[in-house]
Parts: sequence; structure tokens; C-alpha cells
Amino acid sequence: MKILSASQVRELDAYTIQNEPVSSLDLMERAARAFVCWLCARYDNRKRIVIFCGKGNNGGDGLAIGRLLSGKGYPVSVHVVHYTQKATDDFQANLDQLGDFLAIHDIRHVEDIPNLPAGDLLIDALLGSGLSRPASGLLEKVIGALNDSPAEVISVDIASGLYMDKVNDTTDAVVKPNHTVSFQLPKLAFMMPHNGPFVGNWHVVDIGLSQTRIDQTETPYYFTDAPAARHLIRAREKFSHKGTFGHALLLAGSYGKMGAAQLSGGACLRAGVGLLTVHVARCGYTIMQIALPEAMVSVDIHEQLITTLPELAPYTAIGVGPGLGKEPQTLKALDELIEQAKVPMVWDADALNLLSENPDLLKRLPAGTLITPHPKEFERLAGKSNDDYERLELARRFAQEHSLVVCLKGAHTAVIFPNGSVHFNATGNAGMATGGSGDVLTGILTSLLAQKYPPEDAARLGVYQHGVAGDRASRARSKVSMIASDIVENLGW
Ligand SMILES: NC(=O)C1=CN([C@@H]2O[C@H](COP(=O)(O)OP(=O)(O)OC[C@H]3O[C@@H](n4cnc5c(N)ncnc54)[C@H](O)[C@@H]3O)[C@@H](O)[C@H]2O)[C@@H](O)CC1
Ligand SMILES: [K+]
Repeated sequence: MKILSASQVRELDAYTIQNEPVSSLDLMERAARAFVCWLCARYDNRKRIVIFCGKGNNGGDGLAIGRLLSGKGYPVSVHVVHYTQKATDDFQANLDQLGDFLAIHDIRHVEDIPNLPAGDLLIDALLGSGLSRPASGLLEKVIGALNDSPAEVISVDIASGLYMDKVNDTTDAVVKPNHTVSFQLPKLAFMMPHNGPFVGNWHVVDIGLSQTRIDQTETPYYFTDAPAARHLIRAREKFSHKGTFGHALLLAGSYGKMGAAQLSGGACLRAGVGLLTVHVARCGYTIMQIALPEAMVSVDIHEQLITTLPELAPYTAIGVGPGLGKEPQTLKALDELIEQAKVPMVWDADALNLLSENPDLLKRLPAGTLITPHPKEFERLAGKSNDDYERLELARRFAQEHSLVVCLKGAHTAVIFPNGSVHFNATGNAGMATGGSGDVLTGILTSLLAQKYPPEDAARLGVYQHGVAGDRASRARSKVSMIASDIVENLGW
């Protein structure tokens, strides 16, 4: 799925209106119907609905939603906030229609803001994608009242006050909804960690905007949802054998960190690799043979560290980093790895920290290598940024400059291609913020590379499946109790 900018969405609306053709009022009606359909599937008509409308088209949606819900027997009250004299034509048309159904409450002063008790369901239709400046004055007061209320809040299209595709000031008045129901496509703002409170759980509803136009519109931003991920999965042929699925090498596990090698290795196997060899510090031999009987173990000459490489010729992909440590002898082994590796690689964890301390290594990293930094590791690699948007732009430049596939880990992990396109991931949950979860991802990615998935596909699919397994694990064990080995156990294609 594509993610478009505010101006692209405006253009897409206009194109649909002109070419379908459909009147803008009918398009608004469609949007309102899609929203109401979403709401009715979750709340029955005993729920008291309180709708807050601005005077633009987002407010027009709110009015139409009020009329439709009232028609379905919901107790509805509609409040129009008169922060301006101007109203859009479609707002006015809906206001005229609604007047026949319901009494409309005008909010002209702070005193007109009603009480908002816990049992109500508040609909935020104050400002949508047309936001051009921070909400102030009366709007700011209404936003404050919504945020102070214990009642659930659902935002129409986007939380009022939140920019679709640029950073808000920390002092901006923005609604904090429980849910956002977005029209047609997700918004870039939903992907940004700092916006979590201003998005809540988000959902996309189809309002039939022109698919032809969406296909024609260029954007660097995409969303990897279930259909997109399914499209990447390769079927297993009947006459395949274990050689078909490659031989992965993991360089992972030093003294006290052998669990990282085990987790990564387990995930690599469960992601379908034909053969796996894990190269560990000598002290890990027995541990690995017992913990992971399906893997072969190669031991370093050093008792506690990885300091040398095995013969690399047999392997179809290499993953390096989990439980590695940052000793100078290990750095030397990584230097040799860059010299010798002729197959796709994944670099993670301490391997990334060593890269950031040794920029010369970074410059020599082969094109197409996958790196999987969390935000702190990325900062060490590429430098500081002031906000999520800046970090994303920095990561795009970084991926382009070094020809790498960057998996910037987070709630919606961003997979960034060497051409600068960004693919946000749909799956995963906060239970995955637990030690070893990244080691699992490295194992999955190495496995897919070993099976000859192109690096870009391996990254998108691997990140997606990692999240799916995490979601299954959280359902089985809860977000609090799940641990990284549960993610491995729940991997399934
Ligand atoms: N045909 C369309 O364009 C459709 C639009 N839809 C809805 O329309 C929304 C966009 O509508 P609009 O473009 O009218 O914009 P909004 O309803 O978001 O905002 C209304 C107007 O308020 C002004 N404004 C912006 N920021 C302000 C601020 N901080 N304080 C005071 N005034 C401010 C702007 O002039 C803006 O046009 C979408 O989010 C969606 O909800 C949907 O009905 C689907 C179809
Ligand atoms: K809104």
C-alpha cells in the first residue's frame, strides 16, 4: 500500500471527483458511510455518540456521520465549533440536511463546550488533512476538553491538529484519540513513534478513491501489509531438497552471550533455511550442540570471543552480530569478513556498533548488505536527529549513500532500500521490546538471504514475519510475559 502526502491526497480526491466522476458531496457521503460501517461493527446503538465538527470538509464528514448514525438509532449529539466564519460548501450542504434530523449545538465560547462523561463515544471531526497551522483559540480549548475527558475518542481521518506528513511542535494542541479511522490510505504521521499518543490504534477504510491515480502517483513511502507480504513469499517446489534452500552462516555468540546465537540460529532454521552453521566462541560448543541440534557448530580458536572466520566458501548468506562483543580481535575478524565475503550479509547489534566506531569498515561494506539498527544504534552510525521525520530522512540518505538496506527497528520498522524508498511494517507489538528479539530478526533475515531472496524482499518479508510471530506470541503469552524464544517458537509461514 502506498502512503501519500497531504497535497497528493488532495490531488487524488480531485482526480476521483473529476474522473469517476463523483460529486465531492457524494464522496463525502461515501467517506461518512465507510466510517459509520467501521463504527457500527464495534459499538451498538445504545452508545451515546457526541460529534465535534469543524467547518471544513472534516467537519462535513462529522455532520454526515451524525445523520447516518442517528438514522441507525444511535443517540447522537452534534456540536459545531465556530472558530471561523467560513465554511466549505460540502460542510454547509450537510449542515442544511442535518438540520431536518437533529438539533445542532453551536460552540462559540468555551462555556458552550459540553460535559463529556466516561460512557460517551466522542467523534473528533474538527480538522483533517487540511490542517495548515497549529490549532489555537476555541479549537485548542475543544481539543483540550476532548483530551481531558475520560470518554473514548475516535478521530475522523486524522487526529485534529496532527500534521499528515510533517513534524508538530511539542506544544501544539492535538487530539489524543483511542482510534483513528483513516480514509483510503494510512498517513505518514501514523508511522512516527513520537505520534503514538496522537494516533491510537489506526484503521484504514476504503472510500473508493481512484486506484489508477494511486498507481500513477509516485511516493517513496509504502506500507507492507498482509497482501504485500504474501506476494513476497515463495512456494516450495515438490522436488526441492535441503540444498535448494541454502546454507546460512551465523557469526554470533561470545562468552556470556551464547543465548543470542541460540535465538538467532533457531529463528534462522524456522525461517526455512536448508542448512545452518553457527560459528561461536569455543566455550559455546556444547551449549549450541545441545540447544540447537539442527545446526552445525563451528568453533573459534578463542575460548571466549569470535576472532577468526571459518572457510566461507560453503555459505549462501552470512549474518553477523548477535552476542558478538566489541573486542579488538572481533573487529579484526569483521575486517576480514568484509574482505572475503562474496554472498549477501546481515549486520546487526555489536557488528553495527563496531561499524560506527570504524567508519572505514562502513565505507567498505558491500552494496546490498542489510543492517538492522534500533534508533540508538542508528544514531551511533549516522548521527543525531531532532525528530522522527528528520531521522527517517537521515536514514534514507544513509541507505542511498552506502547502498545498504536499512531496517530501522521500531513500532512500524522502516525498511529502507538503497534507492531511498521506505517500507513501513504492519506487524509486531510492544511485547517484542525484549532482549533477544533483534537476534531473532537477524536469524530470519539471514535465512531468507541464504534462500536467495533478494535483499529488499528478504528485509520486507523477514521484518513482517518477525512481527507476525511476535503477534502470535503476545496472544499466547501476553505482551508483558512473552520473551524472544516465544517469537522463534511462533514463527510460521
Ligand atoms: N473531497 C474531499 O476532498 C474529501 C475530503 N474528506 C475530508 O476532508 C478533510 C479535509 O478537508 P479540508 O481540506 O476542508 O480541511 P479540514 O477540514 O482539515 O480543515 C478545514 C479548513 O480549516 C482551515 N484550517 C487549517 N488549519 C487550521 C487551524 N489550525 N485553525 C483554523 N483553521 C484551520 C483550512 O483553511 C482548512 O481548509 C479530510 O481530512 C477528510 O476528512 C472526505 O470527506 C473525503 C473526500
Ligand atoms: K479529525
